[in-house]
Amino acid sequence: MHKYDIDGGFPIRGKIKASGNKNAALPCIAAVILTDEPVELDNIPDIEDVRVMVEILRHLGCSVEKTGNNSLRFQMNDIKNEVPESLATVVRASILFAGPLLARTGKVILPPPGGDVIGRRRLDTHFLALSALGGRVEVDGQFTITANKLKGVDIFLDEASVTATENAVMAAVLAEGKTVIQNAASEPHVQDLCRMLNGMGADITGIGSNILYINGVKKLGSVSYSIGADFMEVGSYIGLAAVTRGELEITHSNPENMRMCKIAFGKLGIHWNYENDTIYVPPNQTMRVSSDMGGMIPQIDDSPWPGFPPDLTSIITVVATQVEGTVLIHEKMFESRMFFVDKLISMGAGIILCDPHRAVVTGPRVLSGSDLVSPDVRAGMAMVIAALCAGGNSTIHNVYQIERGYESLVEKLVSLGAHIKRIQE
Ligand SMILES: CC(=O)N[C@H]1[C@@H](OP(=O)(O)OP(=O)(O)OC[C@H]2O[C@@H](n3ccc(=O)[nH]c3=O)[C@H](O)[C@@H]2O)O[C@H](CO)[C@@H](O)[C@@H]1O
Ligand SMILES: C=C(OP(=O)(O)O)C(=O)O
Repeated sequence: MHKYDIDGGFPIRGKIKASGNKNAALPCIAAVILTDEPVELDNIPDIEDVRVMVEILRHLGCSVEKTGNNSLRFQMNDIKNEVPESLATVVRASILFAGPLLARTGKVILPPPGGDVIGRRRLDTHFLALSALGGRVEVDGQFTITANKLKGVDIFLDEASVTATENAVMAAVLAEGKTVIQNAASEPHVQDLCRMLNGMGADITGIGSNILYINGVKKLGSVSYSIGADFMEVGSYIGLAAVTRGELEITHSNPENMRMCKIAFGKLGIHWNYENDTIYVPPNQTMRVSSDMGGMIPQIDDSPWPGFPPDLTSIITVVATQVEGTVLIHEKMFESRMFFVDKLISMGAGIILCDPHRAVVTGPRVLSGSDLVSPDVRAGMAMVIAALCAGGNSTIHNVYQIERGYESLVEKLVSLGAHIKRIQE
């Protein structure tokens, strides 16, 4: 176990490269199951969740070779269909082995997944989709899903679930006939998965929209695919630069995925420019809330893509504590993500948690260093941001629940002038 020791109050300055998107790497790793030919994935972040998913793949009969810092080469051999509980329960993404294993072997035995404890994390939509394609789901502490043959069908998801869409796509690409997935999620990571699968010979259209059309094929082949930037990481560093009054360049950042973030951060007076794949965050921004028409208090609320990403809600909440004015932060998608704000309040933040979903934030408030424990990936990163803009010293424990989702976090922060050390607990 490690902790961070942080001295706040220093502006971050410099240039970093955005890492590959955690939530694209995870489904793309699961998709390796769908072929017995070699697969190469590039721009894969070296984070704990990726390591766990690779370990599960190895248990399922895949040889995995590290061909570069962020490149992996996969070769499925004698496929197995039972996911080890010790690994499955560590990551949310273990659920993503359901679709591909069902498609390849007709059976999958899968313990319940882990992941951030930010709400119930329902799985009903996954089973709605896999049942529609011909799967039979038995739940007895673990999930046993079987199918004689998967057949294409018109599926209407009860919610635009990211991983349920990904499972449905991975099952449908080898199903017999045509599948239509309506009310599909369309996040950049869903798009990355679909493009990787098409590179393997799948036939998916409607990518980036909420209706996916899939013509099943008999077999998928090899592919070499590079995933996009992690827009959660990019948004986190933009927020950090703003609240420390620093300036930042982020290369390989896929700025086109930041359009709703630009609107949301813009409501707080935080702006950036970009040229090609590099984002430039200027220093000393006048961070002031832009009222809605008539001087009304604005809100920043998350929703399925292309809405504001829920994984940046914790980040923009801590950023709002440093902005002049009042804003409502509305976390519509998760039941218990927002409870971490009590830690920010203890540091001096001007926040009222109205209910589990809504926090009114007024600023700017000077934060004081504190002793903190990271409850989940994004709240943990929000605590890092709070500590780096606070006066004095802070300690953050349980940093595993940050490094799950942020590659080389301490190295990147130190390179930007942050005073942070990673210490054995
Ligand atoms: C490994 C991975 O990829 N994890 C991501 C994935 O989790 P995951 O796929 O588990 O999240 P889902 O998209 O299924 O749902 C997220 C939450 O939003 C709710 N919901 C979802 C869709 C909708 O139309 N209405 C609605 O209320 C769900 O009930 C749930 O509470 O997507 C989430 C939402 O982007 C992200 O926070 C997670 O980081
Ligand atoms: C919620 C997240 O991850 P997971 O779904 O893997 O728990 C996240 O990346 O913010």
